Amino acid sequence: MSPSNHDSTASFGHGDTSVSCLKPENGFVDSLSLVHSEKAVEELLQQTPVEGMDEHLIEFSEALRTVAKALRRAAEGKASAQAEAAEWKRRYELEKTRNIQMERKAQIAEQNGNIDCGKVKNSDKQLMQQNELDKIFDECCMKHGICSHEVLRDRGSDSSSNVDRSKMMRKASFKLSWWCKGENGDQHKHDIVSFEKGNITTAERSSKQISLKWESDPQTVLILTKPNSVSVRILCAQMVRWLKEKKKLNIYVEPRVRAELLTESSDFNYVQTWKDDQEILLLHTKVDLVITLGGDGTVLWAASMFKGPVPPIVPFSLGSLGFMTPFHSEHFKECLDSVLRGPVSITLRHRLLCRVIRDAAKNEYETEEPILVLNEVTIDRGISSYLTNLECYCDNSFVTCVQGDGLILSTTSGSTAYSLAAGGSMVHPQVPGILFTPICPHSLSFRPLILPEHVTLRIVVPFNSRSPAWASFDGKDRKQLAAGDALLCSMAPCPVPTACQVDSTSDFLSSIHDGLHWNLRKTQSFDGPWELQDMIQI
Ligand SMILES: NC(=O)c1ccc[n+]([C@@H]2O[C@H](COP(=O)([O-])OP(=O)(O)OC[C@H]3O[C@@H](n4cnc5c(N)ncnc54)[C@H](O)[C@@H]3O)[C@@H](O)[C@H]2O)c1
Ligand SMILES: Nc1ncnc2c1ncn2[C@@H]1O[C@H](COP(=O)(O)OP(=O)(O)OP(=O)(O)O)[C@@H](O)[C@H]1O
Repeated sequence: MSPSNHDSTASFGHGDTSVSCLKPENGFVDSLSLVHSEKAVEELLQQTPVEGMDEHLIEFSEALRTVAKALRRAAEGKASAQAEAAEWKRRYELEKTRNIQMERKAQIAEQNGNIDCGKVKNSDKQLMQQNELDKIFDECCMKHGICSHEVLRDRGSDSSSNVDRSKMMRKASFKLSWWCKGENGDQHKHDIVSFEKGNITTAERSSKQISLKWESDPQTVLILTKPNSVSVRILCAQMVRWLKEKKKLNIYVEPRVRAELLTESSDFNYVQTWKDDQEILLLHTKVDLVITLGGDGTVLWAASMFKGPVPPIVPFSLGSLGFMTPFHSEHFKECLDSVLRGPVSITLRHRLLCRVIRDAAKNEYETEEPILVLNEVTIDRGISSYLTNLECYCDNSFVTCVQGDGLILSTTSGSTAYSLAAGGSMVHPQVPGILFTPICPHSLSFRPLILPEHVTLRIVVPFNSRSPAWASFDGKDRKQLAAGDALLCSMAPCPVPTACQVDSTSDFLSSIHDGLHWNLRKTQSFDGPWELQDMIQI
């Protein structure tokens, strides 16, 4: 997204593009009643015999159509400007945080000289002032580029917990490094193209294997489990006991799971949980590692709990397919031992940020909460038997009009899910891109697309659509999209790090071989017909 692009679209935000300002008493109507009037006029036109048709009526109908088109363009412009504004706000916040960190770095250098991360480990943390610790960890982040440091006070108020409340809990820090063919790189290189002396060459491979190395020991794990499964329940109890007794970790589970564990034994009262959604929003600041026990759906569930940064997830397979669940539950102790020790290979799974923009919204503040998806957002015809009619734009360029059962906008992680069933390609999850896959298009030439990660897609239900469309997010939360409504979709800033059994590529290939039996065919036998020249050589 270039600044010039921003300038041009942001101007929509200053101009009053609101549909609702056009009042009926001023000779205008709002967009919805306008569509209705247009439909009414069309119906009237169809009912009226051609010879008796009033020319004024036709002119009036044409005028209405023109106004409807203009209104739609204005609504689309508004949606696009809102998306741009959100993106610039995000950048501004990032910049602000960076500046604050720089200031703190300067202050600490002045006050304490050069403090190293190692000193934090060895110092007496209880004596250290909290703000001083904050500064040191910020300093550490600045030094190492990509690492996760957060100093926490345990603000939990769960009276049933045995954890010493006065003890300060510190989120474990880790460092990510990129390596390719055994070669280690400390920083993620953003420049993938070099144009030295006028020659364009690829300087860095963009998709390298990512390795996570703990800089301090993980202290807190969150275990998320598939509901209503006896085997999952038994495994969860075993795992909780082992993590507490052998690894001395703090353990969080969902309220449902805590109740289940306590029914089994009151010994489990050290297990912590949360009371409301507000506490869920703070989980990422407390949890070092997330463990999922279930299938791919449980990984989707885990990702959906984190609206911002996501701690590394270790997914254990207790489902039927398991594309994103490479760890086997029988060996959970060895697996967790190795992950807690590190280093561990990571797949950074991209998510899509989806925003529904209602045509009926009276102003730009009236937007709905954005939704993050790890697999895909689907826009389909719901229970309607009519074709969906969806106008699709990519960064303001018209892409196409989907006429069929619907459209899937998928991440590369989701490429092996619904998108695959709709004819989309399978894509390595580390490839940054957005899959654009139609569902049962009523056109022979409509092939799926893969678009680059930096684009913003806008899917609009046009005013002439015969029925509303329905959006669903990772197969959940269905939302109706009425005529004039739009769905904006772009790559989200916070990816989902999942631990690998071997590495990103081996795990992906294993999952398509074992899960889908991809290209499984009996090998042709040696005996049988031969090419003539081969026969002569023999
Ligand atoms: N026709 C279809 O293939 C179809 C239809 C609806 C939903 N889905 C998928 O189901 C997902 C929701 O999963 P759920 O477990 O909550 O619902 P679910 O219980 O209905 O399971 C759907 C199936 O999709 C598999 N799956 C999920 N994510 C996957 C991925 N990234 N790669 C390969 N397979 C994957 C699951 O393992 C499961 O077998 C949606 O995001 C969508 O991708 C697929
Ligand atoms: N902790 C949870 N709380 C509520 N719902 C959950 C939770 N974990 C998983 N689910 C939901 O339960 C459903 C089934 O989960 P999951 O896909 O993990 O199991 P599965 O269907 O047995 O696995 P598979 O699809 O591989 O056969 C999914 O729709 C998922 O969203």
